[in-house]
Amino acid sequence: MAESMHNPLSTLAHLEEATKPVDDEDSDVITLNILNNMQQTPGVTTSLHNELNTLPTLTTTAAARPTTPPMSRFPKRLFSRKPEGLSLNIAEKYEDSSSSTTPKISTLQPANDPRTPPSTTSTIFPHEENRTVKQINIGFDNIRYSARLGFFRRETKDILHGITGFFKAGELSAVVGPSGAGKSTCLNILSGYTAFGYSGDVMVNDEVRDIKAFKPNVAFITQDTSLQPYLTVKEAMHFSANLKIGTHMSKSAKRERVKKILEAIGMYENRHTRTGKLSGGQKKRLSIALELVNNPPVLILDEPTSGLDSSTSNQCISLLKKLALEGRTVICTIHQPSALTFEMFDHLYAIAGGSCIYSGGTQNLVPFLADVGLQCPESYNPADYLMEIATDDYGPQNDKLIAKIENGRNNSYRQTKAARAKQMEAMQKIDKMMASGLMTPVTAPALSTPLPATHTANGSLNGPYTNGPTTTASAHPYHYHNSHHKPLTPIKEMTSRIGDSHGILSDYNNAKDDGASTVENGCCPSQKSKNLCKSENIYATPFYRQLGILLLRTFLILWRDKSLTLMRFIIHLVTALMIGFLYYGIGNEAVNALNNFRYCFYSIMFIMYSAFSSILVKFPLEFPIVSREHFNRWYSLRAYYVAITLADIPIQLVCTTVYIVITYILTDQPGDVFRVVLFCVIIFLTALVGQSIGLAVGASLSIKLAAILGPFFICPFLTFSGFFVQEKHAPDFLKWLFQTSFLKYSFEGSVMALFGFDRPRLECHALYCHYSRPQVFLKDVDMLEANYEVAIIFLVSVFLGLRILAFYIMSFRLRLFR
Ligand SMILES: Nc1ncnc2c1ncn2[C@@H]1O[C@H](COP(=O)(O)OP(=O)(O)OP(=O)(O)O)[C@@H](O)[C@H]1O
Repeated sequence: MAESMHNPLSTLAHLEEATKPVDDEDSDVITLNILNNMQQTPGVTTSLHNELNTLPTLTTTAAARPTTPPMSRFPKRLFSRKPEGLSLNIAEKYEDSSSSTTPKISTLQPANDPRTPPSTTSTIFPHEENRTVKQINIGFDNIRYSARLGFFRRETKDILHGITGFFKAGELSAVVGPSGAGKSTCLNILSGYTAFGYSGDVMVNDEVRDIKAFKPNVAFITQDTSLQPYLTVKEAMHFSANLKIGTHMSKSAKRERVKKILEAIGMYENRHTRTGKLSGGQKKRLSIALELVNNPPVLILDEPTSGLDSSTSNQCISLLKKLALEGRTVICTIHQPSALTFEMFDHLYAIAGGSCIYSGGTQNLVPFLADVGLQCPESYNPADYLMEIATDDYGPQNDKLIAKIENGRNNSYRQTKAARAKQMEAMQKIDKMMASGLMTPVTAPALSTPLPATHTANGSLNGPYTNGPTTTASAHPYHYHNSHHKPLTPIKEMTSRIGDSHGILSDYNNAKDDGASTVENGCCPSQKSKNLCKSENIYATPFYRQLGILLLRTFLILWRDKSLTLMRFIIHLVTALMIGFLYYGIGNEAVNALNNFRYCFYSIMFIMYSAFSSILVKFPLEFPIVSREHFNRWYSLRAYYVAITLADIPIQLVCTTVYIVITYILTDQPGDVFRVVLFCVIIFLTALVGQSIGLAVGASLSIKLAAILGPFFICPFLTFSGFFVQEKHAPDFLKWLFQTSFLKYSFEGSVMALFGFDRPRLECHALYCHYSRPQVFLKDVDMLEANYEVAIIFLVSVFLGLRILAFYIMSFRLRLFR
């Protein structure tokens, strides 16, 4: 044993030897005992966590016994032989796959084990006695999806080939398959992220999905975990809570909820860390936490474990499992689940080449494969074996699997109640790793959605948690008992009284704190409906509040990331000084009229370009974040759009003012107030138009294309600005283009402000000054007929037109190209 203390693997061997199972069915129990023993052996656990992924429980014996009914493989003794330190009480009700009532899940209560710290996940729901969660089952029937191979090409690529499936509430479902199989496409359609271009039906609780009613209930966490890098974890959570919950909850309740969630996902210690500095796993957990603040009943995640090591993946899947145990529908794609994470999934949906090759419980996979003559080798992770089959490593087998599972229609391999026990063990293993410090402990945060009394469908003033029967709806695994929580009304009772039309009907212990939440998850509890209810207002906060919060967030980010703003200011200051000294004192000199003309042109060009380029990549850079937040109903695109343009205006205003004041004084332009005002107005308007073009171009292009091609969008306007070639000298067929150039109007407006409006004679210090009279100069530069008012009207129109255009381009891009 002394030797084994220094060699973890020999310790494991020693322990395995000492506890050798009578038959392989005992291996589950033995594993738990080994784990318990490991904890008493300091220094061993850290080296062994990788071993957990290949524990004997996770291997298969189907090859030896292909005809064994799936669930009979589970050791009966598992339920009677308790691992040391844990008491196991399996109380399950999980046979009926079509049932939409709250499932009762295994109850696993921690014994008084001093080695188990209270923060570990042996207790998932520390804040509530019990919960009842809105049940949203998602089905899909004969889904086909084809993508066009290019904008101008007619060819299409068939990605999904009429797949069918069903994901139940309370289950953690995995969509697996080789790369390019169509997993993300499938989830995009199920979440509503892809709204067009597919055929077939998506069902929600047995009714064809109404996307508007469904959306408020789903949180879609994309592969891309882009976060605002300059916000701290806590700030990001609070912005999310303020936008997603709004005023339906008091500030203190929101603070408490954020704290609970951060504690639950093991991020409370990192609450003051900027999100840009988080590790990959922490970012994943935070991106899940951000969507949990309003307690969505459906969580769809695209590859939550990609880029994570096995330990962090286990932790992440454990969190998802616990969220599912609360009654949520949790669906995620996963590339190559480790044996341990594989065990935690209730339902496996495998796709290969756009067709379903398996749909059922993880424990039934091996028997399923055996049924089609594919014997999973012992010591093999069944998930790996399935992937190898899917990629034709054993020859073309997929057609056989598709036929057997009827492209997802065959439900006979779904998880049965006994399989749940197996999962509890997998959970225990993860929990033990957390308890031993191998992973940051995570739990499912206990959330709340109070249902106000006024929302009962029968008009009763009594709320569902004040007068309903107090029967416990479900016995829950891992939960702490907390005596001061109100007992819950069972979901059936709830649904009969309120028409099953609520958001999550869970965790009423914060009802007082939370206030009267009516639209959390976008639901309208007063509406009678068999399915999800429709809500007119899909956002939790009104427009002006969204705008306020987004502005605050933008200014906070600008304040933290001062470099860009500072650089803009410095560039304007330095350029102003340079131009000011270059054209020093020319403003009132007749001999320098042409140089003054050039000063006008340079000024509008510089200000327009600076406004254009400073906002050009704003939207492309934020696109992944905006796409996710907008889809998950944090805010409307209108609010975001107004916020980013409003946030930039003060900076542009200050920079433009710095430029104008310095150059105007140094170049000795006329001091008449009205000329100063006219000059400033035209320059500011030019800046706003430049900003609008930047927004429109940025909304249309990717970051790379915007950065490279963006400036070229200005070129036509520049060519026909009247500076290089005057309109009167241009070929007739090109003359009309001058009328479309906003730069021509800006230029004319600025020249008019300095030379127009009957400006008196300019000073002449030479023998002869051709441009002593400003009118002569205006005639020579083809601007005698120019009209300042027309220039203003044109610029305002272009500004408004481009703003509307940019908004619609953004909206179009968010819908079609996400
Ligand atoms: N808009 C599109 N245009 C053309 N092909 C597309 C489009 N969207 C998806 N595809 C193709 O469809 C196939 C499935 O893509 P999808 O992203 O769903 O695969 P996946 O299973 O999620 O892959 P991965 O695991 O690598 O993310 C891929 O071959 C992909 O190239």
